[in-house]
Amino acid sequence: MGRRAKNKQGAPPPLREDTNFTKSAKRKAADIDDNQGNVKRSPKKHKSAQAHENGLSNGKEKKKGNQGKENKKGKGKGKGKGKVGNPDDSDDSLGWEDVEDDEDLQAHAASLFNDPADDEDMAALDDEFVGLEDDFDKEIDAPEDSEGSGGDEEAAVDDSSETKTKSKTVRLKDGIKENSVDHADEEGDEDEDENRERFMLPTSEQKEEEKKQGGPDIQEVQLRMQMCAKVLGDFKRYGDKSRSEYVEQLISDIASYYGYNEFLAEKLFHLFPVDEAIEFFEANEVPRPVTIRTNTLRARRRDLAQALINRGVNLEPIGKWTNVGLQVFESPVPIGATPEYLAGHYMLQAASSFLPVIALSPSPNERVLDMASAPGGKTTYISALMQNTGVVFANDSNKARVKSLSANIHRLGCKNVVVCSYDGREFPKVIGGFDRVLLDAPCSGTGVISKDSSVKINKTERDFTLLSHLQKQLILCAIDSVDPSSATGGYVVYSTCSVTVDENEAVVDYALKKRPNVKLVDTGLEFGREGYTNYRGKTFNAKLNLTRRFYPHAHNMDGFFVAKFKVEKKTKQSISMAGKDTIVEATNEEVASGHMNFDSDEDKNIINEAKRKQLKAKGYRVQPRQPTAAAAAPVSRPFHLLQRKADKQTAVKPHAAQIPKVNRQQRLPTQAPSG
Ligand SMILES: C[S@@+](CC[C@H](N)C(=O)[O-])C[C@H]1O[C@@H](n2cnc3c(N)ncnc32)[C@H](O)[C@@H]1O
Repeated sequence: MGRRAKNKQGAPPPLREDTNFTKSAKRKAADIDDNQGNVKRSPKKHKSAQAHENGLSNGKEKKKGNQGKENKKGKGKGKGKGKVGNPDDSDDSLGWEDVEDDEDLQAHAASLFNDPADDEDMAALDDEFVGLEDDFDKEIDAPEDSEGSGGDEEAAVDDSSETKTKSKTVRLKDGIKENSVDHADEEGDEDEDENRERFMLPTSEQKEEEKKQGGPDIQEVQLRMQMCAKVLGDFKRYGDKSRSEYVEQLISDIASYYGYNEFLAEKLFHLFPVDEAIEFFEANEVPRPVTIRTNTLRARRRDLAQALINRGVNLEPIGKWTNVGLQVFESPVPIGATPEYLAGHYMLQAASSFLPVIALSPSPNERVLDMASAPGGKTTYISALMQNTGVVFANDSNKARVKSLSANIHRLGCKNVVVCSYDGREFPKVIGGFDRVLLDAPCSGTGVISKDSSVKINKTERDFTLLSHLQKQLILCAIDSVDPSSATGGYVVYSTCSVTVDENEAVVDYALKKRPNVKLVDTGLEFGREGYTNYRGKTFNAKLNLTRRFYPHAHNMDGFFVAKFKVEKKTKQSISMAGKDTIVEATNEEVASGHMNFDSDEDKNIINEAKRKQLKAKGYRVQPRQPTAAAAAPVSRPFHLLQRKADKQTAVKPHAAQIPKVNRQQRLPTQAPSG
């Protein structure tokens, strides 16, 4: 094997569209309470305890793959010690561990797929692979290895054996014949039919039994998932129960297999067609490529690449869509502590995190607001694109995170940045009139599960309600902070590292409704999928197709969403459609309880009220308020306050035609009658 290939870490798939992750036979376990009283399995425990339970050795577990077949051609990188740290971007830092030593790297490299360009090496690797495959077979019934389960190296080997896992046979239970799981498609229809005929959804008694035994057998679950997916893929032909029963079973199995709570598994499952959903869940088990962004304030990409190559770093440009990104395959030195890093020549930054800034496209000498900016991956990129001119207000409400933001700004030599720490909802009161605003909103992180797997079990429905509400408030403030008369800009970019519709399309759609003076424009991003215009019975603004979605399984980058708005001057029409004071602010109690209403009836009243106020302010005569259901409802307010409110409401410019004629005798006495 050539030296380069030997030292080269399994290259992650190139950052291009439509990278196919095929389903792998990965097993998960470890008991985790999913907050709903159910016990789920997580990958860690599975690798030790579950393997033991099933009489499988760690060796076998180690060799289980979790990436697509493509990885054999030099793709894929395990969560191994040969990973590079990301001290810059704590959001993006999880899973970016430092390379510890050469030995680890070599062990790691030996276990991974090597340079596809080198045929000789590939052939040698294939041989090695066959050997591993034999070992795998032997280890199936071997006793559990006492060490090393769940370690980083284990994960590294994980990836290397992907192709092997793909071709493994899985022993099906209860006398069903051995079936090559991943080659099922290649076998004749007859075989498939035979298996499908025998596939039965578990009865409720069987499910009860499974629960009693601490969850279903993992191979059973795996098989069931495949079968459910196939039945759902051609339901007319294979379905013999209702579609929803198969869907329900599949979601439940996905949740236990990949270690999600059922609520989140279902939420994510519905984003995709069945087969693709499984690819998505599978891709969340695989770390994304390690990428860095050249800080053009301090270095040129070519010089930086050369300097790092001289240190033994194996890297390549990410792709044509970025001229500052580099993908790091392997590094003998911690990539977060090289002299170049310390001198601010680059930022460790996930590729997806470049996208909102590319969409924002700031120009020199502009005024830009980065509303939720810590730890500064995007701020420092904005600053660099502005060539240290103009001004970037880098805001974040979290004071602790502002420290790392400041540190990054200093290290990268950004001199045009003002750091501040306000709740984003205080803008534009704090300061407004920006040429561009980036709102990289706080979100659930469902796009970065491969970095933070805690998301799998710690997100509940209430979290999504609260987040979506906060995002809606922030986006209106972001829009209102833009100067619509900006000569060079007038744009807002909204992004999240989440893939849920509540946090993306629903937020953008809300902003379009509330601010008729903004419209969606092309993000300028060369790839990514169109945002939803319809989703599960909800219809969004047709222009939502201009927004972009990015997925781990499709683009080999973190799940991300990007929308770009152009803010235009308010016209009379837009003012009358929605006044500035139509922001629906949740009370603290509402936020705390999670019961916030964004129902359109309520919004309609607020909009009507705003219209009235605006017309009145312009001296127009306005019709008296129509009593609404809300107004008619009893209010538990002290009488004197009600009185005052009523006074206020009727304190309009008197106009003869509006003042009802009141018979003096009908008026209540203001003083007790004397005598
Ligand atoms: C997705 S992270 C931002 C990452 C950052 N843009 C970057 O590229 O490094 C979201 C940030 O929003 C901040 N945040 C949460 N609520 C906020 C609020 N109400 N106002 C401003 N910032 C907020 C969090 O502290 C967090 O740093």
